[in-house]
Amino acid sequence: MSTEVRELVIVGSGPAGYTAAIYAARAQLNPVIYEGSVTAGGALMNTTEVENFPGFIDGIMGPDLMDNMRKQAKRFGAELITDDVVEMDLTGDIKIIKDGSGNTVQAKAVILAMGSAYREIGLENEKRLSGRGVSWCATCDGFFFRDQTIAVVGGGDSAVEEATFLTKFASKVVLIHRRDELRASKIMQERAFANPKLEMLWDTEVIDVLGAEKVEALELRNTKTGEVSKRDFTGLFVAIGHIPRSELVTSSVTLDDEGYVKVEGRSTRTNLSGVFACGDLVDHTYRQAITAAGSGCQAALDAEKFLSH
Ligand SMILES: Cc1cc2nc3c(=O)[nH]c(=O)nc-3n(C[C@H](O)[C@H](O)[C@H](O)COP(=O)(O)OP(=O)(O)OC[C@H]3O[C@@H](n4cnc5c(N)ncnc54)[C@H](O)[C@@H]3O)c2cc1C
Repeated sequence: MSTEVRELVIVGSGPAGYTAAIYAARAQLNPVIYEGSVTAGGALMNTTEVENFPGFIDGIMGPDLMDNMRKQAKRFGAELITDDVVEMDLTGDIKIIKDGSGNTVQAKAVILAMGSAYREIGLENEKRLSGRGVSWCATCDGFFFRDQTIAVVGGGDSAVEEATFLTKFASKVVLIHRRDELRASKIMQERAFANPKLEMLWDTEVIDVLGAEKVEALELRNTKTGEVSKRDFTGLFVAIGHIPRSELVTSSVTLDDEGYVKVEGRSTRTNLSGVFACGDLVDHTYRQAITAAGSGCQAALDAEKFLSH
């Protein structure tokens, strides 16, 4: 077991964490970044091509983009630890961070960049066909479904918003909802129902995703009658919400009703002095690699300012 005192610890290794590490390392803060033991590199490690990250004319594979960010952080001297943070005491002037190997790091400032997880339906084939027709991000992947018939699962504002957005590309979008009314706001529903490319499938749940190499069809069940049917689709967008990974800080950092970390105004400052938060852990709205990276930069600049006083 070792104990060290550092200027800055960053928890999380997606675009937000690595960008914070690049900026902090270049500012001579000698940051330690905990990458996590399972998915170092964050959400983009599970993707294929990223076409919308600026600077890559022909796109870049998600894992390659993250590997570049990782190497860039290392190049400027960030210390990378491929382990999970399992406990944090963030309330005092010196923050105490414990990892899964039993080591403790003490730091004057901490940047939280643990991201959020997309809520899954929970089907085996949903996972298997992820990136091969199953997606959780319309903004990211809608472009790949031009002139296709696709399904969106969900009933809240974001499901309706994603379904409406996808009609720009797809020839038909079927919004599948397990009840007979939507939770989405009235105005959004009115807009959606007026869209000729959008069809509602009420009282229906997806019970399987069919296809050997890519999505070919969905197995559906009527939630009222129990009747099972099959319908052809080449894409499935799952829009049933996100789970911010804020469980380690619930008792100390102020969270909103959905568990996202609250920050002050346009800064990355949390309610605790010396604790900053960025990326999808904070972001309800945009959830993109570039916005996560942007807020990672802000967090490093906010931390640098805090540490220089
Ligand atoms: C399938 C898919 C496709 C996408 N495609 C695109 C796209 O084309 N373009 C785009 O701009 N965006 C895309 N996105 C969205 C983008 O990936 C996210 O917005 C972005 O990764 C968020 O970055 P982040 O750094 O906030 O969090 P994340 O990328 O989620 O990274 C958080 C990291 O923190 C780690 N972590 C969590 N808890 C701990 C802990 N206790 N200790 C240590 N580490 C921890 C996690 O393991 C993870 O590695 C896609 C997302 C998905 C899921």
